[in-house]
Amino acid sequence: MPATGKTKKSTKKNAKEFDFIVVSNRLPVDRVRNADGKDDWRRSPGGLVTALGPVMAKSDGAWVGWHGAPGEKLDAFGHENMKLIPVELSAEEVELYYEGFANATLWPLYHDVIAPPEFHRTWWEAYRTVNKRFADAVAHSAAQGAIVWVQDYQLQLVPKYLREARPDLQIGFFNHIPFPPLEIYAQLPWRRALLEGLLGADLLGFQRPNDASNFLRCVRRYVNATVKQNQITIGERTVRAGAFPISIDTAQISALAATPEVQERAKQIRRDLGNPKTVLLGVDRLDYTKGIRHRLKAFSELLEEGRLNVGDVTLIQVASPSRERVESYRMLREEVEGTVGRINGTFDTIQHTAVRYLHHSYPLAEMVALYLAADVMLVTALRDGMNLVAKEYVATRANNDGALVLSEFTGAADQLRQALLINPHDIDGLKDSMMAAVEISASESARRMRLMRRQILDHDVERWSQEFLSSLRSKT
Ligand SMILES: O=P(O)(O)OC[C@H]1O[C@H](O[C@H]2O[C@H](CO)[C@@H](O)[C@H](O)[C@H]2O)[C@H](O)[C@@H](O)[C@@H]1O
Ligand SMILES: O=c1ccn([C@@H]2O[C@H](COP(=O)(O)OP(=O)(O)O)[C@@H](O)[C@H]2O)c(=O)[nH]1
Repeated sequence: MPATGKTKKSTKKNAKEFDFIVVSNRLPVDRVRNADGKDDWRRSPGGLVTALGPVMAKSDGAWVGWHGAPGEKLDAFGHENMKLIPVELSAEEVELYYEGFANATLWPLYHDVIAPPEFHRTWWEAYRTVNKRFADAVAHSAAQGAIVWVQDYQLQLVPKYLREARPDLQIGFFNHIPFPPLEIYAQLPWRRALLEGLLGADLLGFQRPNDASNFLRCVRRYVNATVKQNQITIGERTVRAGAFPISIDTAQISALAATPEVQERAKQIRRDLGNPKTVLLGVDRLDYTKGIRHRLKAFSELLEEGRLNVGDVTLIQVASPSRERVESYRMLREEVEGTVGRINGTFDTIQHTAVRYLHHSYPLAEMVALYLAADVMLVTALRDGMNLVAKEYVATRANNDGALVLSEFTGAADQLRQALLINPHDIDGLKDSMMAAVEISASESARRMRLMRRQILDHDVERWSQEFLSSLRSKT
């Protein structure tokens, strides 16, 4: 999906029409105001949209979600083969539900409390109100017996509200981020209510087996239900929980990587950098979970120690804008940009830069060109549900070249076992792995890449959605 795309005002859908509905906080496109004051659409940030876009483009269903503009009410519309049903959020709800409860309470709590979570009762109230609204929008559009697939931590109460309104529906839920261990989850004042919200679903999917077992342990502790292996019995109902690691549209990425335009663009990127021997690449939303500071520290020490030299090596760091009104994200931006400034000030020459820092969000074709241009991909997240960037990089390496340095704290590390796996907190270990990646032999890189490519060619996002949905339908 391009950054902007063809959107048509479509006829209003009849109520209760759709047999398949996906519901997520975000729609795949955000409503934005152009420089000339006109309304436009832009691709929404993040991996959830990357993964579900291709699934929904091939399906006949509808996608219910927020369109990114506070206080604007919109009718259902069509966009690139998808039927989108917008849910309205007021400016206050964006602040309390999205920036507050979703991204300053749940996000840090579910990501190993890397930042301290905040607990505010007004945020929780807004979360409940907004979850009810999403559930109502789905209840209004779903056909009798329809399948509804609820996505992610922003909507954990939707399964319960939906089951109360529409017991005829089959409800699945997929959590894109980690589910925390009991000892951390226990901090949440509304821990029981959230679990009960999730248990409105028939099937709960998580990225890693560990996330599923963390969840089951929390249910055992806080809910009056019987838990046996992956099955929870609650009253008359059975709810199942399991791991369904998400993936990418491997064929789409491989096809883009094979186009002459994208390949030429990759060469151009290297030329524009002065043709360094080695290009290192990091691509992340500017989020404290992604370990950008750890990566910069390791890179800067390698330059300082003379193990790497500007002129031979450049690090491209794409840090795409994210949740910019949340305080911890503002602070992170200042810190990262200060660090990049210091590194470049110290090590740049007139001809060469140490870090090419890009605070932008690029369309997919440009992402693929960047992956092709990079000899080494750096994924150093402190905690990440999956990390699709790691899989996308592998998908572009048709020649089996390149090296992936990958944090063991990502979901992707479960599948990409032949990456150079690192603990980002261990800066010396990270530095050694970065050097190993820079110096890797062609035969060693081909051996690793071949095995990783086999994994993601076999396990693409279509297979992920089919496995989840057939498990939901089969009720076993
Ligand atoms: O919607 P935003 O607040 O702008 O955030 C963007 C998305 O970030 C998160 O993505 C996650 O989903 C990816 C695909 O499963 C996964 O690879 C990654 O590890 C997750 O962090 C978030 O979960 C989404 O809801 C957001 O839309
Ligand atoms: O400028 C950018 C930066 C990132 N992405 C995409 O955003 C997604 C990031 O997903 P990931 O799972 O790695 O992390 P998330 O942002 O969801 O936490 C990937 O598909 C990237 O290709 C993009 O399209 N343009």
